[in-house]
Amino acid sequence: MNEYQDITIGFLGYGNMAQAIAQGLLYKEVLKPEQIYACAKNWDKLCRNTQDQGMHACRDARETVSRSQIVVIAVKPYMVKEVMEPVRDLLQDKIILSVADGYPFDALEELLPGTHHISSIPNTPVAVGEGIFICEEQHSLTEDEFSLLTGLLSRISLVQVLDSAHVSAAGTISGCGPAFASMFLEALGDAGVTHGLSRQMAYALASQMIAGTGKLHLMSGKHPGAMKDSVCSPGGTTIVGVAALERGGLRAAVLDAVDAVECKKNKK
Ligand SMILES: NC(=O)C1=CN([C@@H]2O[C@H](COP(=O)(O)OP(=O)(O)OC[C@H]3O[C@@H](n4cnc5c(N)ncnc54)[C@H](O)[C@@H]3O)[C@@H](O)[C@H]2O)C=CC1
Ligand SMILES: O=C(O)[C@@H]1CCC=N1
Repeated sequence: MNEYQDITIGFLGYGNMAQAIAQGLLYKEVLKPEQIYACAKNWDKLCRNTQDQGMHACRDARETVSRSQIVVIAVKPYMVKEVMEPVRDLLQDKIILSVADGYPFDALEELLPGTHHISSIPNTPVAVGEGIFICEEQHSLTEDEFSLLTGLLSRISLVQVLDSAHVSAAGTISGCGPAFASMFLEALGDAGVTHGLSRQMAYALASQMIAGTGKLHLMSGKHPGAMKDSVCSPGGTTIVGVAALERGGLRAAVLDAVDAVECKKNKK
């Protein structure tokens, strides 16, 4: 028996992040399409993104909330207030999961006092069951609601519960990280093409390399520096590339990227 067979989940906003979560839940066979509801701004696009796969398109947020036990706030942060205020009276028995970056417990509590909510930052690899959900430790779910929700999310992601002070930085590394990693992937693709590989082949090799390197670290616990060293033979070829990346400022660029994101978040 599937422990989630009676659950319904509703997405308020059905863009990149909501679709990634829904895709992951379907791909991992955690939910069936008919357990998933969504609303969005563009009706035709919403229908294409939901109904073709058997999910339910809802006309508005009120319909979505009414039909769902778990309500996912998946609009842009500046839209959260506008979307949530009209459904406040429907939220009493719901499990509310916010994925809006920069909408921590305190902000949501002010907007939806007395409701059962938790703030999180997911990332797009949830679509293939390899994501991360950074969840804020401070929440207002009951113990049972928390364990139901985190159990569900853990089927498509690593669920990392963190104190409020560390959610932002963790969310930047895991939530923004796929954009940064994709740039590295794209650059390796360009490099492969420069040297005569087909783009498809270069991307396939680079992707598997990135996934495998991540897994190697996760499984061995080896220091990244030691992992790098184990590829660089003295007087060999890799070290020449490593030196070029150092001259190009790769590490400084990564540090600056995370600083830039955190700086922008703190200005809000
Ligand atoms: N894309 C990502 O990798 C991540 C996104 N997030 C968060 O997820 C949230 C959504 O981001 P994305 O999916 O990337 O944005 P998106 O722009 O792809 O999707 C936003 C969705 O909101 C809908 N929407 C706009 N106004 C609406 C309204 N009045 N009622 C109902 N739906 C409405 C749009 O139609 C669209 O489906 C944001 O708060 C973001 O901070 C968090 C972590 C990662
Ligand atoms: O760029 C954004 O606003 C969202 C938040 C985390 C990842 N993407």
